[in-house]
Amino acid sequence: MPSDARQYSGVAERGADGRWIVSVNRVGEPRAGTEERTEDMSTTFTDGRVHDDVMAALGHVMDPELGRTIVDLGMVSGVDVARSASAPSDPLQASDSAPDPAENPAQAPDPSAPAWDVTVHLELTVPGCPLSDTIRRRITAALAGYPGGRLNVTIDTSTMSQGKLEALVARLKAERRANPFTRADSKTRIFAIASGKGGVGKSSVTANLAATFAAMGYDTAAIDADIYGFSLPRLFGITDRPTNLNGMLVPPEAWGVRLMSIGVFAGSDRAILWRGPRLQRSLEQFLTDVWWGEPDVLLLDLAPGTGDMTISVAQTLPNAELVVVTTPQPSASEVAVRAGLVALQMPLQVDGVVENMSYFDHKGERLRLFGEGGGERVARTLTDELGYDVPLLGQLPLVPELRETTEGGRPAVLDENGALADSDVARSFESIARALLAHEPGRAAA
Ligand SMILES: Nc1ncnc2c1ncn2[C@@H]1O[C@H](COP(=O)(O)OP(=O)(O)OP(=O)(O)O)[C@@H](O)[C@H]1O
Repeated sequence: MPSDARQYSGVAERGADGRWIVSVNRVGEPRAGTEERTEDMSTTFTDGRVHDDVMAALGHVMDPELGRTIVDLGMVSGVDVARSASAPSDPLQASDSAPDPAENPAQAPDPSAPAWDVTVHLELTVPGCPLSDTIRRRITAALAGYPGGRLNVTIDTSTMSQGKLEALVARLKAERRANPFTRADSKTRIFAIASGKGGVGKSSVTANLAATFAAMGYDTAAIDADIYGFSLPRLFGITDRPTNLNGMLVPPEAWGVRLMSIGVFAGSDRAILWRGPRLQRSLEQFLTDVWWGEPDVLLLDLAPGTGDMTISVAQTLPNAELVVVTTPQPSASEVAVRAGLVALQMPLQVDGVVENMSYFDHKGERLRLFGEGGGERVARTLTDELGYDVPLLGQLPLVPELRETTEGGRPAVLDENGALADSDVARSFESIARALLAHEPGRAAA
């Protein structure tokens, strides 16, 4: 191996997304447009600098439940850094089969680079936190590829003291104020999924649409506002209860969607006979007693019809946008129009109509088992009555897999890895999701 093969100079900076940006030049062969630096990295990276770099990297590690960084939440109580006694500084350890650093500088093992023993003192908010493995993995990933040398990372895990936890929850509650979604600066798009009657697939559409947004990379939350006929926990395969952080509930998450439903509480199988103010209070509690962070998208699965819950939503979340689900036959589309017309009395905008079970694909032939035209009819009537364009956003096929997979705890639009499946139904949902995001909110009020 040529003796100069591993003489590189480098500049390492933390990018805005938390990843390392490393510019490396081979000494004596500067590339056009890059500055040649010959400093010895082992002296540039001191204990203090490594400590600061590690803290900066941890400042990008998100707590999976609270959606804040672990540094911001006070979960990193300290970082110890020391030169490792076992630093592999012998260049002879390098072999010819080692990757060429010039080809991939960020992953280049530099045998002359020092190693550092780094201990991250991590304090979990609750003992035995089920997500501690995820946090540990995120920490390890954030510290991988450090340009100043090899980091031997140990994560020392303990639980936050009661006093510190109380102070944290008090801080989060104060920040969250009453209803985080009505703040003028809220970036969350709220889509309330409505239908005129039961059984048209409103909950299936909500679950699959939420999973689609999450798979597209949007921070997604969902509320089962169908208090009497909740079904989202089953459709997401959620059996976990919310985490109770000193009276603040952290919703369980599945398939990238944070979900709140009466169904995630014990004793939820008992009949609920709430009406009026009590019902509205339940929605308010879902919004104010739950830590949602700041999702990009919040979906609400409304009860069928034009009942109390729709009124509650309109009062509690005046910036919600309505999506009406119908099937093609007149018996469904007529009542679906009524569900959309609540927007005449409430400050709700109707974004569009989704027609479900539109056709069954039989060997390439589209069989219209439930007739046709329902979605178009609802969209046209709502456009006429509301005085603004209410488009037909999509027509979804009748697919047995949608029932089987979704009822089995995985939204049918996802493959086993949680990515969008390569299927017509997934593509239809993606197109509906894109159309909703492209739709400008606030038009109804104009
Ligand atoms: N496109 C579809 N293809 C096949 N099955 C579907 C489709 N959409 C919904 N289903 C099935 O139809 C049934 C009713 O769907 P879902 O529960 O989503 O309707 P809903 O309108 O929310 O009803 P409710 O308000 O009464 O809960 C479920 O078994 C569901 O799996």
